[in-house]
Amino acid sequence: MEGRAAALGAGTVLNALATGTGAAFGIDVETRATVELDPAANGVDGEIAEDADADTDLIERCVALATERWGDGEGGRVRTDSDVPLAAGLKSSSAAANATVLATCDALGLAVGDGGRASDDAVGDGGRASDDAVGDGGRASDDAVDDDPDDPAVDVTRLEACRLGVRAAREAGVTVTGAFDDATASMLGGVTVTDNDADELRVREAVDWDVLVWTPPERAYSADADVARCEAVAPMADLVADLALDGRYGEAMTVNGLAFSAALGFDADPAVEAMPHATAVSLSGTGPSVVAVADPADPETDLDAVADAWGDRPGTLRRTTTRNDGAAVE
Ligand SMILES: Nc1ncnc2c1ncn2[C@@H]1O[C@H](COP(=O)(O)OP(=O)(O)OP(=O)(O)O)[C@@H](O)[C@H]1O
Ligand SMILES: O=C(O)C1=C[C@@H](O)[C@@H](O)[C@H](O)C1
Repeated sequence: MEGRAAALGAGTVLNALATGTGAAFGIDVETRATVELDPAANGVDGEIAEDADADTDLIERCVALATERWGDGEGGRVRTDSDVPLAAGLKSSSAAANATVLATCDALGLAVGDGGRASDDAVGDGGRASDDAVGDGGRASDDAVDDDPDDPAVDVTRLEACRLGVRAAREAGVTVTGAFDDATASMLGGVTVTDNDADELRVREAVDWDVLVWTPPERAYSADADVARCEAVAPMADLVADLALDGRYGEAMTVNGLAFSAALGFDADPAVEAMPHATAVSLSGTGPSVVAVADPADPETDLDAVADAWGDRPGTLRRTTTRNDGAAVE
């Protein structure tokens, strides 16, 4: 009983630590999980390929919760290998949890979602699931954006799998709000806007951007973030949420970056340097990575110029793109 899956890293549009409302977008950086289930095993053993000393509690809980929910409580082994740097603001925990839950479903022989990756058509009304599209008093329902839960060929929808990973993240103590924003961006791709207090998806929309990521050498664990300082910028977070719910993701992201860099004590210089050349730029998650994006249709944008401006800083620069297909069984 072996299963494999991959899930996306993501960048931030709105950090949810101030108000519980968050927004993120999937990028083309993956975490892969391999799960071997053994009905005779006592518990789950986890391994993280890049870091033998990293905490494996999250992925072990993901397997245990998934077999409890959809299997017979099997134990076994889980191994992740990842292009998403751990605790760098690029949603490594969400990617690891999503990949592990899907790999466990695969090992159990369950059909996930639409048999793999949803196309834009499968996730709503031509890309943007708006409140109006479902008319339920202000929230896009899961049905409007998820794989069809009534499809007899689907055993587990990706949103169900995503919510289980968020539960594991809360139990493992690696998140402040549950990070349903990051988890949905990693699982569904595109940009998502969520209510993390209720684990509700408000908007999901495809987005096509070129992406430049600067990751400094230091690490910042979300669980250690100064939540009171984030709550102090709540009025700015409300403004960012309004922009994001209006589909003005770029402006939302840049305002978010300035507010949360200040709240969390990160230098805003990289953002200021990028602004003349980028559609948007922000501190991602609880840092330390900074993500700049460029709309390829906008001739004013130039991520090479941003890379030049950031080039002398310590750490790594990565060029990538947004992804709209999300996580999948492999
Ligand atoms: N590849 C991985 N395999 C297994 N567990 C992982 C992996 N990457 C991250 N984790 C788990 O997630 C924890 C880090 O979570 P944290 O939220 O601090 O980082 P992040 O998700 O990258 O940050 P942010 O939310 O700011 O983007 C690690 O301590 C580990 O338990
Ligand atoms: O741990 C959390 O709850 C979060 C961490 C960061 O990634 C934030 O960007 C996210 O909105 C919420």
